[in-house]
Amino acid sequence: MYEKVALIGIGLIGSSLARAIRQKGLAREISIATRSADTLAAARELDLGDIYTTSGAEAVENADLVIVSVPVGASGAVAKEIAGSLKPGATLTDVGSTKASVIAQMEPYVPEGVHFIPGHPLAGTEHSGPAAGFAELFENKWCIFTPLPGTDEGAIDKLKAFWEACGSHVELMDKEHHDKVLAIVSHLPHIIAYNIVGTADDMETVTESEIIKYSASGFRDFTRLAASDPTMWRDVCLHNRDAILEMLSRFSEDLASLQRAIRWGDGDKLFDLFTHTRHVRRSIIEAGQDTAAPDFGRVPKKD
Ligand SMILES: NC(=O)C1=CN([C@@H]2O[C@H](COP(=O)(O)OP(=O)(O)OC[C@H]3O[C@@H](n4cnc5c(N)ncnc54)[C@H](O)[C@@H]3O)[C@@H](O)[C@H]2O)C=CC1
Ligand SMILES: O=C(O)C(=O)Cc1ccc(O)cc1
Repeated sequence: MYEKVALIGIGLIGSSLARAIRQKGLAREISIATRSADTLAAARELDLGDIYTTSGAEAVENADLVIVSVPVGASGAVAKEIAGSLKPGATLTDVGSTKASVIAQMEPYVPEGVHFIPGHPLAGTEHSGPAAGFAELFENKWCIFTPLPGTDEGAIDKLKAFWEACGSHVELMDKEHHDKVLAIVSHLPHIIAYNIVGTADDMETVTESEIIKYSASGFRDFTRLAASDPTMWRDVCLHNRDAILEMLSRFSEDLASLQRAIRWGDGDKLFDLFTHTRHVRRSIIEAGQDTAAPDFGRVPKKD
C-alpha cells in the first residue's frame, strides 16, 4: 500500500500500527524513531520494524507515510524535527487524542507538497509502551480524520484505505467538533476516574487495603482508566483545555443537582435520572456496542 512507513513514537499505538502493518503487509519497509534509546532497544527486541533510529529526521527520509504517535504535547517538536526531511508528496498523519492543538502545533512546519491529514484512532487501552501493542487493536474501531480544507482527496482516500486495512472505520470531522465530542466521551471519563481513585486514596477512615479488598466492579472499572499513562493524559488535559473545562462545568452543575436531590430526599428525581441513564446504556448495547472494557470506539455490529 505504501513503500515505506515511518513511525515516530513506538508506544501502545505506534507498536500496534507496526504489528498491523507487518501482519497485513501494508508497507515494504517500516522505519521507527523514538526519543529514548531504551524504548528503541525494546522495539528492536520485539522486531517491530526494519530501520531503528533516535532521529525522527532520519526515519522519515524517503517515507511515503509518516505516522506521529507521541504524547500530544510533543507534536510540535516532532514536526519541527522532521519537516526538512519529509519527501515531497508524502502523507503526514498523527494519532493524537486532541486535534485542534495538534494541528496548531504541526501545521506551521508542514512543507508545501506534503499531505498533512490529522487522525485519531478511537482505540486504546490503559497500557503504554512498545510491548503493550497488538495488531488487532484497531479492528472494528472508529478512526477520525480532521483534514484541513483543500487537502488532496487522493491522499485522504489512500490513508482511509490504510486504516480500513487495519480494520477501522473512518469518519471525517471538523477539528473543534472532534475535540468537543472526545471531551465528553473520553477525556471527562478519564478525569473522573483519576479524581475518584484519588479521593478514595486520600480517605483517612478507609484504608488502602480495604479499598483493594472490597473494591466493587464499578470502582475497579475506574481504577483501570486511572491507570492510564500520566504523560499522555497530562497532555490531553493541557491541550483540550477549553472543551474539557466546558464539559467539566456542565458535569459539576449536574453533580450539584444530584447532590441536592440526595440531600433533600428527592427520590423521584433520583429515580427518573437513573431510569434515563439505564436507557442510554441499553441503547448502546442494543446498537451492538459491546459491554466488555476496553471497548471504547467500537463500531456497532450491523444487523
Ligand atoms: N493510549 C491510548 O489508549 C490512545 C492514545 N492515543 C494517542 O496516541 C499517542 C501515543 O499514545 P501511546 O502510544 O498510548 O503512548 P505511549 O506512552 O505508549 O508511547 C509514546 C511514545 O512516544 C515517544 N515519545 C514521547 N515523546 C517523544 C518525543 N518528543 N519525540 C519522539 N518520541 C517521543 C515515547 O518514547 C513512546 O515511544 C498520544 O498522542 C495519545 O493521545 C490515541 C488513541 C488511544
Ligand atoms: O482504555 C480506554 O478505555 C480508552 O478510552 C482508550 C483510549 C484513550 C484515549 C483515546 O484517545 C482513545 C482511546
